[in-house]
Amino acid sequence: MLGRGLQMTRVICRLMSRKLSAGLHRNILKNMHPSIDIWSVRSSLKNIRSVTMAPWPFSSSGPRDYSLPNPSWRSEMQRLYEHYNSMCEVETEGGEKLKGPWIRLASYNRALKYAPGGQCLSKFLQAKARLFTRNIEEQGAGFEYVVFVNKQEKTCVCVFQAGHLLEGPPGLVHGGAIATIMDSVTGTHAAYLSGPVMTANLTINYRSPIPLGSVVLVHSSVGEIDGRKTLLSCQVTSSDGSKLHTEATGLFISVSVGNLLM
Ligand SMILES: CCCCCCCCCC(=O)SCCNC(=O)CCNC(=O)[C@H](O)C(C)(C)COP(=O)(O)OP(=O)(O)OC[C@H]1O[C@@H](n2cnc3c(N)ncnc32)[C@H](O)[C@@H]1OP(=O)(O)O
Repeated sequence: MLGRGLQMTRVICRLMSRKLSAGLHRNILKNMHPSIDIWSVRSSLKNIRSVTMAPWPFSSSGPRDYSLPNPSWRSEMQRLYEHYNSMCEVETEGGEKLKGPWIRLASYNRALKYAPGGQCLSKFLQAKARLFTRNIEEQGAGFEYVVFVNKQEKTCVCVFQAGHLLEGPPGLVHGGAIATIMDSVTGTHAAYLSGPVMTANLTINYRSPIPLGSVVLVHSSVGEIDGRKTLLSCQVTSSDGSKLHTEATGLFISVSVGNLLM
């Protein structure tokens, strides 16, 4: 039993040292495999620094991608998706890559699945834990969103449709849900730029309410990257950009994978 646990530990360390995933924590491992010594996994990963991870290896193949269109999407959401998708990097039939400035980031319901090795691992390491923004199965009820990154400008935009389960004041989106999507978009952007990160600070100003069910844009751009610190600014605007709903700054600190297992 001890031998199997040790072997498993080594496999996990090997997989994770190649392709790592933010949000993996010890409960995922503990729930499924009591034979795994999580502390030895953690100490093995402690010294793996995030600098080896940039840009984040967002995989384009694998499990269900929640950022693809579904029937709950309003026409405005679909239109904006197609607008940004049309400017994304594409591969021709001949295998030639035509470079567009944008790429669409896949989105899964477990952070573990972001790493190619993690997709296989997630089948093995079953757990009830789910990514907060992707844990409502009913399409359109919660967070419907898709994130695009502009590789040239190092900016990021998210098309976000707020479902009926995100209500705060009557008919309006809950401030916590707005904070969640801003944290997720800037966190994803920071991870794309800097590898595994944790949010250290998120400062939000709510300027005008967001109607429930509406489609808005969440923009993220780089303020400064200084060592382990990635400072981003973020604005939520109406889909035509004319109205500012919310603005924020987020500070993200690069962490070793061992820290994510705390
Ligand atoms: C790909 C998957 C997609 C999913 C995206 C979802 C994104 C969601 C992201 C999250 O929500 S993460 C969860 C919420 N965040 C936390 O729970 C973080 C809790 N805090 C911590 O774990 C630690 O405080 C932290 C890792 C952020 C920093 O601790 P460390 O011990 O690694 O760093 P340290 O305290 O030594 O600080 C490093 C530098 O950052 C600075 N710093 C740290 N925290 C700060 C802060 N809050 N404000 C300003 N500066 C800060 C600090 O001053 C220092 O600057 P200098 O290097 O210049 O001295």
